[in-house]
Amino acid sequence: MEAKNTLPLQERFEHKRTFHKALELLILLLLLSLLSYRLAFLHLRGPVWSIAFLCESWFTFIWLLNINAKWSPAAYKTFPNHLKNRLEELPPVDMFVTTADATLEPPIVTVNTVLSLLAVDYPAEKLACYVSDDGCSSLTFFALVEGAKFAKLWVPFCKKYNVQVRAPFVHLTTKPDSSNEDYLNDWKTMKDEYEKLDRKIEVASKRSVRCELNGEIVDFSTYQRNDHPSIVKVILENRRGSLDGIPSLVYVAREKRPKYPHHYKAGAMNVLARVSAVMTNAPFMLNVDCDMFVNNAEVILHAMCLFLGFDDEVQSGYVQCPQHFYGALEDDPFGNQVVIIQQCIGYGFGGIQGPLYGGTGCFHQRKIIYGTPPPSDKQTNAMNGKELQRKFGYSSEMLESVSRTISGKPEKNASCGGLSEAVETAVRVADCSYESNTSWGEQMGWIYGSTTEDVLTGLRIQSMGWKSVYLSPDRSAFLGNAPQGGPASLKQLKRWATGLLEVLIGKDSPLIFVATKKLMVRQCLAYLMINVWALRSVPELLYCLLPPYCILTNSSFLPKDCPQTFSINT
Ligand SMILES: O=c1ccn([C@@H]2O[C@H](COP(=O)(O)OP(=O)(O)O[C@H]3O[C@H](CO)[C@@H](O)[C@H](O)[C@H]3O)[C@@H](O)[C@H]2O)c(=O)[nH]1
Ligand SMILES: [Mn+2]
Repeated sequence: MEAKNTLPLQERFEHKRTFHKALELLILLLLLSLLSYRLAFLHLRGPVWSIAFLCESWFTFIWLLNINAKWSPAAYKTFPNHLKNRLEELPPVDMFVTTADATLEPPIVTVNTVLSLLAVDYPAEKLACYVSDDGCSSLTFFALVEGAKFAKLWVPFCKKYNVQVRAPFVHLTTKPDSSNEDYLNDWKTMKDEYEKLDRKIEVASKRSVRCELNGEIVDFSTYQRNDHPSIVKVILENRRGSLDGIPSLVYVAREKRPKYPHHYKAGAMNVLARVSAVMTNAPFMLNVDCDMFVNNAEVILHAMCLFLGFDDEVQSGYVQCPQHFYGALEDDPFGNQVVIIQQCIGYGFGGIQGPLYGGTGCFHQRKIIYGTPPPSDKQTNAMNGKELQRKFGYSSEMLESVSRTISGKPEKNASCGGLSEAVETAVRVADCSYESNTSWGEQMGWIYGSTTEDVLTGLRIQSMGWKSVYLSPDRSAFLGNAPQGGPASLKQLKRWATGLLEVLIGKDSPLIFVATKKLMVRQCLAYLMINVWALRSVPELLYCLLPPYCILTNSSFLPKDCPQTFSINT
């Protein structure tokens, strides 16, 4: 993957931060002075003093982690224009969208995300979009089938007028500021068609939905959300460019049975990895949550600048875009725009071993998801048929596809025919028993065992020695939907904090990986800062309780009355 004799595709920027570094060290010095002062009087003061000392020691430790994480931020500038005359060299990309609940995640939102993906600036015959529906909802399926019909108008419209935000609900709700008559007429037609689509989905949501696809009546009415066989439906098929600029679109509802654990989103992602392996088997994968649309139509070109633009492949194990949100509340009162994490910590990680995998807006190399170590790793990973089967499961089509991916052979659809011919195999690899006694979710794929499966999965990849890159083009790559209200935000934050703690104390902890694998020491410390998030609540709460406690008991935990105490006691 070298970029020889070509224009550069990326350029690294390191921020000096001299002033900030000096300030951070000064604060550290002050914290250490405070601690030594406390320590000097520890034997003279009561338990309140000791508790304050313990809390402040913890805060100093967190501050050290903070300094480490932010010390040497790095970012990359990407040059997608330099790829535009190399379009035929560009690798295929499989795009994954996950949705789980048609009530909480309205299908029109998912459809907008899918449309924004189908319309990106990238050769359409190299793209396929797979939607995983963990809700097994006939409404979501219906919405996608109708959305696909709209895509045949929408995608050419976006490309003709070089529309920047290709989620229709964004582009069609702001009155266009243009004097181009053709554009204004087409815009009006698109708006009418989109409103029809929206209404159709709205009407369908009030009745049980049966849907027609390629002459076949598709009916989910006998299925229950958590008890149904695998469903794989090819909604659009770009057979050698036959669709004229529109990528393929596949609907997937993996098999669910009450007796089998489904591993939430990580389980859904592993099914998508397998289904796409036997259908299109692109060497790169992009995954987005259903409520996160493409905001920068060149995003895949930007990502390719980072995958193809380094001489050393190890630099870009995965490419993560920061999570940005739309419709934010003013001043972000609940902190769910996660601004600090994105802007300070994200770039900080970027200067060490690379950003965390954030679960959405991320590009992966398929072979790395399959557990392939970096090229510099002497350990060979040639596996015989038996080992392959033990690791990846029994499907021979799957194993053939995995072998091609791991050996780096030119990608070719695992199904030599079209997507439709591969549906039967795809259904099998989406069965809930497929993973039994395999390595899925353990040593490869999306890793099970934490509600923040993303962090766990990224950590495993970095522990093999891969680095990752932050992709932050001037125009945000994706825009998502953050919870608006207090309770929803609290629920999300609690889930993240719990998940991160699970990672810390689990068998794939950064503390273990730093000692036994190739996770860098500074990267481990950076992970620690995130992973101890839930634990921070204890000293923070205790410290907050100290002032009221001191007022009630007429004591003090502040150093200012120490000289007095000192003189009384000496
Ligand atoms: O059983 C499940 C549960 C969730 N999802 C999907 O997973 C995504 C994220 O779930 P959500 O409930 O929206 O979680 P958030 O907290 O908003 O998501 C953030 O945090 C998650 C855990 O760290 C990451 O996986 C996400 O990518 C990241 O956006 C959504 O598309 C869901 O549809 C599934 O497919 N199956
Ligand atoms: Mn979400």
